[in-house]
Amino acid sequence: MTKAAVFGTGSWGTTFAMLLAGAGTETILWGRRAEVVEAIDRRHVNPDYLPDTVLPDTLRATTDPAEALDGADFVVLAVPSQTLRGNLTAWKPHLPPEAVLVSLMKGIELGTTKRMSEVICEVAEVPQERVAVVSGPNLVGEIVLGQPAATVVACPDERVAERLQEACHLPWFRAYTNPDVVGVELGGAVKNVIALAVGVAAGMGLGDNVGAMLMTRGLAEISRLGAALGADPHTFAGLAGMGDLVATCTSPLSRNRTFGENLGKGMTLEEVIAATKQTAEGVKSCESVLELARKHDVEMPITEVVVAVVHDGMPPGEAGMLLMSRSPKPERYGV
Ligand SMILES: NC(=O)C1=CN([C@@H]2O[C@H](COP(=O)(O)OP(=O)(O)OC[C@H]3O[C@@H](n4cnc5c(N)ncnc54)[C@H](O)[C@@H]3O)[C@@H](O)[C@H]2O)C=CC1
Ligand SMILES: O=C(CO)COP(=O)(O)O
Repeated sequence: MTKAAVFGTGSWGTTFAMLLAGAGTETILWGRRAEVVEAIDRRHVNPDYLPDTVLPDTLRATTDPAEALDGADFVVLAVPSQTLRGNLTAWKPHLPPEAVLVSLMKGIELGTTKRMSEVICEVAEVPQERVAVVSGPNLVGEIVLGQPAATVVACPDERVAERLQEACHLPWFRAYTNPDVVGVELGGAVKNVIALAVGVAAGMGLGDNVGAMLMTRGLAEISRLGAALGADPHTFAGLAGMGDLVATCTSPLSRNRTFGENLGKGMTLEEVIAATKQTAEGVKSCESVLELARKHDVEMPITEVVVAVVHDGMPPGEAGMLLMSRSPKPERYGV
């Protein structure tokens, strides 16, 4: 029987573990906090993140990384992106030599501008063929209700992608494979930044034309960065590109959109951070995405104003003026 160890008992780690267990994969969760782990293991509930969801009886949990990793075929990583390097360094001595490492994370590392799969390869010292990425329009609040959804499993080794696809595929959760890890990861990380922008606009009371403009021009930014980094342009028209962009930018369930909306309504950054209980990856990753874009000489004007609003205190109205007063261009400028 295929065995998976899922690291991170937050909303997506717990939900993806449920999907794996539901698909017949023997699954164990690792968490930091004993009380959460105990509640999952004994009472089949995650009181902090999914209090209304009954978890499968077969889903186990532990605080011991060695126990979680013992015999694991898949090691699924679902901690906040900026904590991955430190955590994985600690877990590395226990990693089974043949295990496939799977990233569920949608961020870019601050300081290094590395994608999560790059951090995994570097820290765990494994080749790209042993690292997979799962990304798509996968809002947890809908998946835990059993509503239909689809995702993308990306890995350069097609057989590894197919094994992981099989390990999480359910009648109501479709997993598609794609060899383009770069595109799938960029789609997931940058859509969070665009969702912050769409949220700010919504919070300011602006309408659907503005939302559509930001999403579409945001997709142009993602595609330009992807082209510079060697991604397959088709990926951005798929679930991990446009699909996740639309879901995150339009859903009230999105933490990134909600974060932006609160800023747009006039809350201070400190107030918004205090009101945000879960990980909104775009808040930190907007800076690393912008740095990555600058390294590759890619223009990302929406990302620039998101960084200015979220980190440098630029008023949202001024950010909007800056975007609207850019010089007129052909639509496919810079692509
Ligand atoms: N929630 C969602 O709808 C989806 C989330 N994702 C991505 O999955 C990743 C994880 O997000 P969520 O589970 O939603 O976040 P979350 O905020 O719900 O949970 C984060 C988990 O990480 C733990 N954690 C926090 N700091 C830590 C540290 N320093 N070391 C170890 N563990 C730590 C928390 O205790 C919690 O268990 C993110 O990159 C997110 O973008 C992807 C798809 C869907
Ligand atoms: O990635 C997600 C949906 O696919 C979740 O988005 P948020 O992190 O903004 O909630």
